[in-house]
Amino acid sequence: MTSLRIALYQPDIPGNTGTILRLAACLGFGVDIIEPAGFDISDRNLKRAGMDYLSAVALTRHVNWERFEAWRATTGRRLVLASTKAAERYTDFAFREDDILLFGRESAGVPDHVHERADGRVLIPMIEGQRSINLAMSVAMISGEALRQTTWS
Ligand SMILES: C[S@@+](CC[C@H](N)C(=O)[O-])C[C@H]1O[C@@H](n2cnc3c(N)ncnc32)[C@H](O)[C@@H]1O
Repeated sequence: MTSLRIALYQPDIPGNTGTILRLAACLGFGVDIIEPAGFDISDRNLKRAGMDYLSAVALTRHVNWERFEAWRATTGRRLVLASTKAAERYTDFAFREDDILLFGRESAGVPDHVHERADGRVLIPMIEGQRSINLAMSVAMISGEALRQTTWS
């Protein structure tokens, strides 16, 4: 079990969120969804991707960014943003067991004010000219590294 959490900023695509929730159920992450999302939590594509794993996820929905930040302040947890604009490779970053790993929306990432609030910003290096990695894939890569460093080591 881990205390790491995955936070999704206003996700757009229900199948991605369902896939991430299944990953969280299997690996033991708590999940924060920062709303508004581009779909309803009862969306059938989310359910198709998450299957019966959904009932096993410790999911917290926050009505907006401000409420998420107010909640986070009570926990003292760091926010680590995954971003194509970050400079530090995720494999070089020293994760902590209680970090919250934040991922941007599929269509637009996160706004500048959210980028600035992060305590750390990490990049999955890509081949020059490529734009971004699928949200669920980037969650798998970065959360896997954070687990390896903090929980599986
Ligand atoms: C499909 S991408 C968003 C693309 C968006 N147009 C942008 O420029 O941010 C969705 C999210 O996946 C994560 N992501 C995708 N590729 C990444 C990369 N190479 N490094 C770090 N995070 C990445 C980020 O959190 C991003 O906000």
